Amino acid sequence: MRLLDSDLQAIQEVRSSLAEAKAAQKQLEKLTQQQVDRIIAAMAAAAEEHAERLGLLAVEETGFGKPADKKAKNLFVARDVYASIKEMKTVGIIGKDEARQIWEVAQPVGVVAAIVPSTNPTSTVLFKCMIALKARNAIVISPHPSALRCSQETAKLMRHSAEEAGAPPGLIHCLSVPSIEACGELMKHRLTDVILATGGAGMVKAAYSSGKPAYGVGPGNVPVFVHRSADIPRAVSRILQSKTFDYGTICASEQAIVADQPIKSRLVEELKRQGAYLLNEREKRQIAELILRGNGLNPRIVGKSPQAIADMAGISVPLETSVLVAEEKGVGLDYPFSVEKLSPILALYTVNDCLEGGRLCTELLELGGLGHTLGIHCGDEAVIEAFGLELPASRIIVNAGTTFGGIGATTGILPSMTLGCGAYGGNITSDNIGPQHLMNLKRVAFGIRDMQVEHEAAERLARQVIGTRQLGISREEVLDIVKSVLSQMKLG
Ligand SMILES: CC(=O)SCCNC(=O)CCNC(=O)[C@H](O)C(C)(C)COP(=O)(O)OP(=O)(O)OC[C@H]1O[C@@H](n2cnc3c(N)ncnc32)[C@H](O)[C@@H]1OP(=O)(O)O
Ligand SMILES: NC(=O)C1=CN([C@@H]2O[C@H](COP(=O)(O)OP(=O)(O)OC[C@H]3O[C@@H](n4cnc5c(N)ncnc54)[C@H](O)[C@@H]3O)[C@@H](O)[C@H]2O)C=CC1
Repeated sequence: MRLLDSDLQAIQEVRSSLAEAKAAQKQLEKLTQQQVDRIIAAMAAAAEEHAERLGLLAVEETGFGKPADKKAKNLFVARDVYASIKEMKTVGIIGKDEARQIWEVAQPVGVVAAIVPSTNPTSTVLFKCMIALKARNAIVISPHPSALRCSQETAKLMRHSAEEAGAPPGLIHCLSVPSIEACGELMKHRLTDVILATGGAGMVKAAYSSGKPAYGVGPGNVPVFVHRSADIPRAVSRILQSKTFDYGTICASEQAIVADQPIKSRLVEELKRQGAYLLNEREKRQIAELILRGNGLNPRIVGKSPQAIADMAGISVPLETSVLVAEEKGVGLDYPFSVEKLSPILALYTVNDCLEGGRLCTELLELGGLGHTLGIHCGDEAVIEAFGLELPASRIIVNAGTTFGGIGATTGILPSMTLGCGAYGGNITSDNIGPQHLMNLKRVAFGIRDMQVEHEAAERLARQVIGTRQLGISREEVLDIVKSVLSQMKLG
């Protein structure tokens, strides 16, 4: 394979960024907790101040989503993520377990290689910079080519605010020439210590194949089961609010409603009443043709309004339409509504009971979101428990929108823009990622008990007894007697 000049230039940039980042990280490592916390506070404040501007840039450049919601995602990082990591100890001895006599010492991993999705190109950069530096790491970001400028601008803001607050220069880099080769070089280079990769399945595979420790977190295809015991108006309002947020670009947003038969017609009425548009068979076919491009998702519909998508398909929908809904029966690439759509389009399935519901949700997760997120609207705790125990999702969000629930904005889950899919999804963790994943814990462990070497002690005693030659019994019998005496002494 021959590389173009621009590729060589990109690879050179990766190497120089990593070298600078490595040197700066060595300096950062020497700062106190107070100094690190001051830097993170400054980064959060800058993120808050520029949330709107960066959100707008992201929409202008990628054409995905809504400015107000991109701003909200940036604010979520600046406020919620910041609040959750603010008090976290990440320097020196961060815990002393008196009972077990263990001290835990925080050790940064070094340089983080961060891969960022095109769907959250500013919020994920803010997020990864903050959690990397909080754990005293440097970071080199590989942006998506369609979000190059806004990701770069965000990284620049993070770098300036960190440096102004006392961070060593050169801790944060964002590549200016995105190329698959450069991204590969970044992931494999000896100066990279850990990969933090957020995106689709292909990229996650590339991250895990690099030979470096990697947190690769993959795509979602979130089903939401609405049980007969659910509060229907409330469930519908939560689902629609969640699904319309940023025109459906969050990986945890609902992709399919799985309705329990007895409440199906009430659910449909409520969906219509609250602004969803139910596609007829002809309209459904027209939209279906738009969803896939080859075997992948068509970027033209990603993060677009329902009206724009309807326009593309040559149909017209009311101005107030918030989501396009199509009744679907099958699951797989032959049924385009069943895939992750990253847009305000929902599939609607009907099942006879929760057993069938659980099976269908599993099929949908298996199609493209294994281990990611599942929603359930239900008033029956036994059903919730069964879904929690049996379904292959790392986050089971109950009576809340999955977009906000999954990222930890409306649930008690750790606020994060990077959601692990566990072994189900081929990921190393099912956690929401935070600074704790970007540091190693060293353990200083004191001796607290003597090793019991009963067998050896018994052998020794038995040998002594046999040595006196005054007993008419075998060596084995003597050994048993000694062992039993020793164990009784221990019990006493
Ligand atoms: C079938 C299903 O289940 S689909 C549901 C699962 N969902 C997914 O997997 C979503 C994954 N992501 C995507 O499909 C897409 O990124 C979308 C639809 C969100 C956006 O699509 P696009 O804007 O066209 O971006 P995409 O990532 O496909 O890349 C566009 C081009 O940039 C290239 N590119 C991607 N990353 C880089 C990079 N770091 N450096 C250089 N080039 C890159 C791609 O190779 C592609 O080139 P090509 O057009 O020559 O093939
Ligand atoms: N689990 C999670 O926390 C999240 C998952 N996602 C998922 O991400 C997807 C949307 O994001 P996209 O930008 O479309 O994903 P994508 O996988 O196309 O791109 C993600 C990043 O990887 C890079 N990349 C792509 N292919 C690569 C390869 N072969 N080698 C090296 N780098 C490569 C891209 O340039 C980009 O920076 C959705 O499927 C969504 O569910 C998005 C956000 C959060």
